[in-house]
Amino acid sequence: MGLGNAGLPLAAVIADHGIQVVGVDIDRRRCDLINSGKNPIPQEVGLDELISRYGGKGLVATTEYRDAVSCNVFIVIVPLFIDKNHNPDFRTLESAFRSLGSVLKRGDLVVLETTVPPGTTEGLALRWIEESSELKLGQFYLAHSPERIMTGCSISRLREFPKVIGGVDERSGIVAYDVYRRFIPNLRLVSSARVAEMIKVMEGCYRDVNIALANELFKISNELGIDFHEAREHANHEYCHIHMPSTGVGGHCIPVYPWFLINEMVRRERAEDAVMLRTARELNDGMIRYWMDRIMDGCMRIDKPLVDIRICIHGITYRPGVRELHHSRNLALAKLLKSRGLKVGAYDETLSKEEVLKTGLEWMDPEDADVVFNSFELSLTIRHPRDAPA
Ligand SMILES: NC(=O)c1ccc[n+]([C@@H]2O[C@H](COP(=O)([O-])OP(=O)(O)OC[C@H]3O[C@@H](n4cnc5c(N)ncnc54)[C@H](O)[C@@H]3O)[C@@H](O)[C@H]2O)c1
Ligand SMILES: CC(=O)N[C@@H]1[C@@H](OP(=O)(O)OP(=O)(O)OC[C@H]2O[C@@H](n3ccc(=O)[nH]c3=O)[C@H](O)[C@@H]2O)O[C@H](CO)[C@@H](O)[C@@H]1O
Repeated sequence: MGLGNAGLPLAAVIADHGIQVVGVDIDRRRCDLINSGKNPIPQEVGLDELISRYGGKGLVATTEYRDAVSCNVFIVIVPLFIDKNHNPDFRTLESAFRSLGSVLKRGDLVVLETTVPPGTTEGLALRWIEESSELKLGQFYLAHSPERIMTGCSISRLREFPKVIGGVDERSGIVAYDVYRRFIPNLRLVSSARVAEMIKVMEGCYRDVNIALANELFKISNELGIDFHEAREHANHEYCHIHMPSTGVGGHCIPVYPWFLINEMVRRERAEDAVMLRTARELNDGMIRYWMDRIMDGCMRIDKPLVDIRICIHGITYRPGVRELHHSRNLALAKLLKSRGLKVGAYDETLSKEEVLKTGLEWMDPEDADVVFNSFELSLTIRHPRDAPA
């Protein structure tokens, strides 16, 4: 259920293990493409080959849940959106679970792969299935196995990276483990669905907090006149891994997952027990103000009125090489500068001029700019500064 960036590679890998797959997705165009052997995610290495081999054959895509009625295993990987207060909007998940409940039979297994707040599978998912299927847990099995892919290398991740699975009860865990073992080579059974959910959320929190630490150490190093990268290189060893500084943390995943825990602790009136997670979130999101100040400092070195200086943000996707703008802090930085009345444009190797214009920013060739901020290298180029040596 869900043939998106995460669901389609998984479906293709399962088909590649000789298992017949029915993929349900509400997007008819996507289903048609897949059934004609065309890969809707060409940037996913190795997927072209699998879709051309199995699309419409070992992997049949459909918009109708009833076409999956003969299946015994149902894997749900539809998105979980977050509202402006960082609370999950469960409507898509609920709709998918209620639809699959209507085709579920005794003995079937359901596995949720979407990253969710710990407790969701045994709570909401179980309730939605029981209400829509009229079956009770025990007559079907339910587990959680978080998707741990990384856009661009999902196929190799599914084949190599450790994957975890946990049931809402012991039997569900064992049944799910036995099924997943057939197509996931590096699989570990954990004690519950709740633990499996926490593993994925924890991973996101770890990265967010560590990136915040790197960002803070970077700012302090700059203030002290120390080369951060040289210090980092020698600080890192088996027990120390300082991450890379940035304009902040973007994408669908890492900026979202800490909020699952922060908000839960607020609900429990224990906000003080999630203070590091909140600080990391705020620090990372606040990095665009730090970079705005650095860019403004650069502008001050040019002999032109501030409003006439052409500033180019080189790299606006959320991470290098990925054509995705979701929660991109690089894009947010460009928009922040623009909101201050500055002449800001953007350039990105992975985006066409039209795609840049769609973001609401001017397209600007870095060669035509007075100030270029490379947001992936964190380098600032100032053309013709007044303090340049003659
Ligand atoms: N993409 C990643 O890198 C990644 C990595 C790890 C985890 N995940 C998890 O996977 C989830 C899904 O992410 P994605 O990147 O695949 O999203 P996506 O937007 O690429 O794809 C979601 C798909 O679900 C379909 N869909 C929506 N509602 C549906 C319904 N009721 N029934 C059937 N299909 C439906 C959409 O049409 C779409 O094709 C995320 O919320 C996240 O928890 C994603
Ligand atoms: C490494 C990995 O397996 N990650 C995955 C991640 O994928 P992702 O696409 O979100 O990419 P990341 O590389 O994690 O980057 C996120 C943001 O952090 C910035 N960043 C990164 C490293 C650093 O040292 N300093 C930084 O500042 C970077 O620029 C970008 O904006 O989420 C998926 C969904 O859950 C997971 O499968 C999985 O954890």
